[in-house]
Amino acid sequence: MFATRFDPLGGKIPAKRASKDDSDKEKRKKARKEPDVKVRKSAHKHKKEHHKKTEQLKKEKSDFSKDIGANEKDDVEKDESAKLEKDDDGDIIMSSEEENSIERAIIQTKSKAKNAALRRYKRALEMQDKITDDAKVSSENAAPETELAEIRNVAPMPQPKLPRDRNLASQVAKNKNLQWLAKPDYHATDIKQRFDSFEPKLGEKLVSNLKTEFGIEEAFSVQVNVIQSIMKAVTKNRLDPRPYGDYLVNAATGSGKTLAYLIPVVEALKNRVVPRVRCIILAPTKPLVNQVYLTLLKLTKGFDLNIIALRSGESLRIEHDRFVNNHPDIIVATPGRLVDHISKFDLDLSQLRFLVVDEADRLLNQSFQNWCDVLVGKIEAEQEDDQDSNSFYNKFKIRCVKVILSATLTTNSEKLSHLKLFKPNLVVINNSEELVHELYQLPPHLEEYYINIPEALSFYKPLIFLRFLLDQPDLIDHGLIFTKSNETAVRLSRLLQLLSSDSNQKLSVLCINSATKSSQKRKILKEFDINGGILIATDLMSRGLNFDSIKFVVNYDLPLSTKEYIHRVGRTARANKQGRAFSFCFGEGDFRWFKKLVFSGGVINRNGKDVHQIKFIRRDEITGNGAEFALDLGDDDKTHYDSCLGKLKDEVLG
Ligand SMILES: Nc1ncnc2c1ncn2[C@@H]1O[C@H](COP(=O)(O)OP(=O)(O)OP(=O)(O)O)[C@@H](O)[C@H]1O
Repeated sequence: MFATRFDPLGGKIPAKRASKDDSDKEKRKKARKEPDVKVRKSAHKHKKEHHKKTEQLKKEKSDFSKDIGANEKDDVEKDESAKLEKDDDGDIIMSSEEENSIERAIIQTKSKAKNAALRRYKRALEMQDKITDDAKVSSENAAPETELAEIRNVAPMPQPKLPRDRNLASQVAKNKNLQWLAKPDYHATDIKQRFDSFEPKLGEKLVSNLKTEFGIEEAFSVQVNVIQSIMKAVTKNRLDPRPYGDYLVNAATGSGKTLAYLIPVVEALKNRVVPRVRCIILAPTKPLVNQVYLTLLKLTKGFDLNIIALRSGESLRIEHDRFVNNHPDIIVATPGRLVDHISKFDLDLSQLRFLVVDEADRLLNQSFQNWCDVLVGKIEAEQEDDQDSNSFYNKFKIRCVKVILSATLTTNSEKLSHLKLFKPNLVVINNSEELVHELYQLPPHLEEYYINIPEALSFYKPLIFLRFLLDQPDLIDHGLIFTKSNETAVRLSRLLQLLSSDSNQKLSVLCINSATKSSQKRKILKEFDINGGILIATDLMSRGLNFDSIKFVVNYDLPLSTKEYIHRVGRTARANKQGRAFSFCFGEGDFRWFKKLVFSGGVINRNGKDVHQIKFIRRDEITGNGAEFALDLGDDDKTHYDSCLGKLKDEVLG
């Protein structure tokens, strides 16, 4: 109940706030419901204060009433008794003049009293306002507004329930537990096993294809471990529908990772009823897609499996028509092209059983239309669990297993989290069980060398490089030379041709750069593979190029990262063969960078080997101890070099 105001001249008037909005009522109701002790104490205290103030107000009110009555009465009576005479009957006797003056006096007195009353009334109103504003208490337990504000601050207003993001919740849980990254499953690099002795057994046709198409009967370490592990899970999964985990595989360049994932995929998918997309293999570049596609065609010879490569060589529509007519079981694609198809034609991925990401670190570093989120999101949406977690459908539904591979696998959990891995198994093929920040593996039969040449000679870099090659007869054949740019590659190849044209030793120089057309590239690679010579290239060729014939690699210009170093030198010593890698450092700056690249924090696992130095010396300094490269540049050499530079300049300028 609100306190009421009173009319000094009569009856009550409604309180100023009596009609204030209902929210006050609500607040008080809410406060009453609050079981908080603090609130009750405060309400009690406030009640006492309010009671005191109300009492004071009542007193004022009664004083005021008394005052009005008494003053009015006293003043009038006093004046009247002083000025009026009464008759015998007690009636007042007065003249008309007297009557008028008395009337005036009464009016004056009345107005005085009225003014005094109004002043008091005003004071009373002020007090009442104070009480109502401060307290506004109408019932026993009501809390003041300030207290309500405090309560609101500590107890948040109820919010509407947000829709639960199940993916997000499960991802948070997964990210919390990255224990698996710290516990890799290590396997030595020298493990070998015959394909026909695998457990579970591989199909006869597959083993026979490996022999006839690839000429191999024994599996490499990564194949022994990955194939058997996936095959066991697939076989078990036929009886036990519980999903098995994903795989992250870290093995050196040229260790045979391609067959390590292709063999279990083909084995698992070979018996199909209706062709549906059941495997997607992603590779970062078109040449790599081609390479995997061709390997897959050889491996599946005689199988009833349809394979398609999506690699942006033709229009999206034509490629899609081919896709529709082909009914592929396996797609090999670059991520960007696959996302193009998904967004334009909405591929059905509900039956997808394998997603393979080759060269994963490179693909995860590049967003390619946000491929990872788009693809993984689509797979999850199409293979989503039934609401009822125990439902029969959930137990026997198709689940996509992810197989992620690289020689330089990232352990960056933020990047890996985009793949939304499920119970991941980390397989590391490595001779030492040493976990480093990044998982960088070098081939076990690779030897690394560096040559530190004074910066003052950097003008003669091409000439020194040529002399270095010609100085050792086994370095003019099947060598891959990396430069930092297209321009350097083109210039160096032409300059080497000009410089060696007068030499007794003929050097065959080939060049591939980003301007080389695909058909021409294929021709050059074929020639290089068969006839040898040296091939000058950029980092474009640092990944995936697979020629067992490459005997050595030279970093003519140093790479920009350790990762690129691993992939460049990994073009040799492939498939357990021998190989050598040479890095040229011109001056202290280059040498510091080289040390950073190859020794930084023990990032690279080089199978317990060292990086050897080749000393750059003058001919008269030859000691014969250790590796040395002796060179004296005479005036003739310099003149010849200058003339070749002149010819090159003329050719360029036309
Ligand atoms: N079991 C095997 N026996 C002999 N050669 C093999 C075997 N498995 C694979 N190879 C050969 O090894 C070479 C390298 O294989 P692959 O391209 O799969 O290596 P990789 O690990 O994927 O290398 P990178 O990381 O550089 O791409 C290929 O020429 C392949 O034919």
